[in-house]
Amino acid sequence: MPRPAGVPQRKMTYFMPKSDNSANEQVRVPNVIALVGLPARGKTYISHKLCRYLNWIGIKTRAFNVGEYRRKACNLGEEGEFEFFSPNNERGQKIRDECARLAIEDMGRYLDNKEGEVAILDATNTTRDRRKILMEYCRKYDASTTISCVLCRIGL
Ligand SMILES: Nc1ncnc2c1ncn2[C@@H]1O[C@H](COP(=O)(O)OP(=O)(O)O)[C@@H](O)[C@H]1O
Ligand SMILES: O=P(O)(O)OC[C@H]1O[C@@](CO)(OP(=O)(O)O)[C@@H](O)[C@@H]1O
Repeated sequence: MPRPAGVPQRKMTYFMPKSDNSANEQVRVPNVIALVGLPARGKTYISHKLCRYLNWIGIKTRAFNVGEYRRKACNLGEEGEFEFFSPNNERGQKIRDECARLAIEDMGRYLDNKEGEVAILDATNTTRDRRKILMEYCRKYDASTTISCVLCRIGL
């Protein structure tokens, strides 16, 4: 189907480690973009914008918001918002890690099944441990997966 005028063309290549024409590639797929930032810094806002833009130029993209998994798993009204997010709260930490694991696994399946080309992981991802787990998962899914971390601004 012809593209509407003004829609940028893209050249996309499934990443091959020995490829020597990578200079022409716009996007290497599968590709994971992990957002990093404290709550309310605009991660979800950026992930929606990015998702919409990438889909518009023809790159199948989906955002995976860990907060959505967390909202299904527990009620902050009952847990207590401050207490839940305290790094000293073992139960809260366990639920958050489990939600992140579920989101990362869904993301991996989405890329593995070639449902999409780019996945955006929208979570705080503020700890080194979390980012290490994410990197390990990405390597497991496909060694060519790349991670781009966006540091969100401290003040809006
Ligand atoms: N660039 C921006 N300009 C104006 N408002 C913004 C911008 N980025 C985020 N916001 C607003 O700030 C609030 C928090 O953003 P959100 O994306 O939900 O943060 P996070 O995902 O980091 O928790 C939302 O109400 C959102 O609409
Ligand atoms: O587990 P981490 O990485 O902290 O990220 C998930 C958390 O981020 C939050 C807050 O930023 O997501 P959301 O913005 O979608 O509400 C929490 O709701 C959610 O539990």
